[in-house]
Amino acid sequence: MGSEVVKAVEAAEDTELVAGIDSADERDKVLGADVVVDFTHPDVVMDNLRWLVDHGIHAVVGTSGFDEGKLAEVRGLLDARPGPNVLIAPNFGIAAVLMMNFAAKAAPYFESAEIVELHHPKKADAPSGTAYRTAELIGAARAEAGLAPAPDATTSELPGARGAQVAGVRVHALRITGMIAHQEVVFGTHGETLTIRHDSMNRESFMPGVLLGVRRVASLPDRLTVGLESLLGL
Ligand SMILES: NC(=O)C1=CN([C@@H]2O[C@H](COP(=O)(O)OP(=O)(O)OC[C@H]3O[C@@H](n4cnc5c(N)ncnc54)[C@H](OP(=O)(O)O)[C@@H]3O)[C@@H](O)[C@H]2O)C=CC1
Ligand SMILES: O=C(O)C1=N[C@H](C(=O)O)C[C@H](O)C1
Repeated sequence: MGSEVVKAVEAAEDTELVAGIDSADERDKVLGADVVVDFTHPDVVMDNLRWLVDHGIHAVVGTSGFDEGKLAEVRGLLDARPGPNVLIAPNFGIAAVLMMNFAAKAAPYFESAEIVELHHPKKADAPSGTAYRTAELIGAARAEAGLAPAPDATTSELPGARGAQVAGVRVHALRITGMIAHQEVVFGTHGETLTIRHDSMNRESFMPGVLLGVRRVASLPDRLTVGLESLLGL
């Protein structure tokens, strides 16, 4: 993702690349940049963010693994240092953002909802940040609609067979050679099912969303913005 961002920033007419860095590089190389884009690893992203906020640099973050606990930590960092904004997007694909939005809209109408995410086998985290966020959105929509837990008669189960539970929604993670990033949200009610599927065919697909974030992060109304939805008017 880092290499794609470098290409996209260099190709765009209104952005200029200051530096692209890997784990072995000094962070000081990015000093002077207005915005830093972080696609690294869930284990190191908080440390990078702490450094960026301390140095007053706006951050656009694609790295996955942001649960409520980590987001609260980011809010704490921002409260302690006026100035920079942080945009964290579980998925920069515009179609992926729409898929999450459509899933949240559909959720109140279905008794059952489960998520299947499919990724390349080099992915470090499971479930994906996108699946996690989709489950949270569906869970919140179900709760607001007063839905009961989805029916499930399972009494005997190999651990993991029914996936992980996020906000009461089952999430199943597949790691398949040849795939990039894909997700199906499967809804069901009596006599009808609805499947919403999103596919990222390549890593370039995330770049329009990343550039949108880079252009807008400094002027966002909140210090911390989660998701691209508000930037897309959703
Ligand atoms: N939000 C979105 O739309 C998307 C999010 N992602 C997420 O982005 C993250 C990265 O994915 P991907 O690019 O595939 O992963 P890769 O493993 O291919 O790349 C990670 C990069 O981060 C670098 N890195 C690791 N630690 C640091 C550090 N402390 N400082 C600077 N650089 C560091 C690595 O450098 P080195 O090579 O030296 O180890 C490597 O270049 C994942 O969490 C993934 O889930 C991915 C795609 C889309
Ligand atoms: O690691 C990936 O590849 C991706 N990670 C993000 C996630 O965890 O949701 C976004 C996209 O699915 C690609």
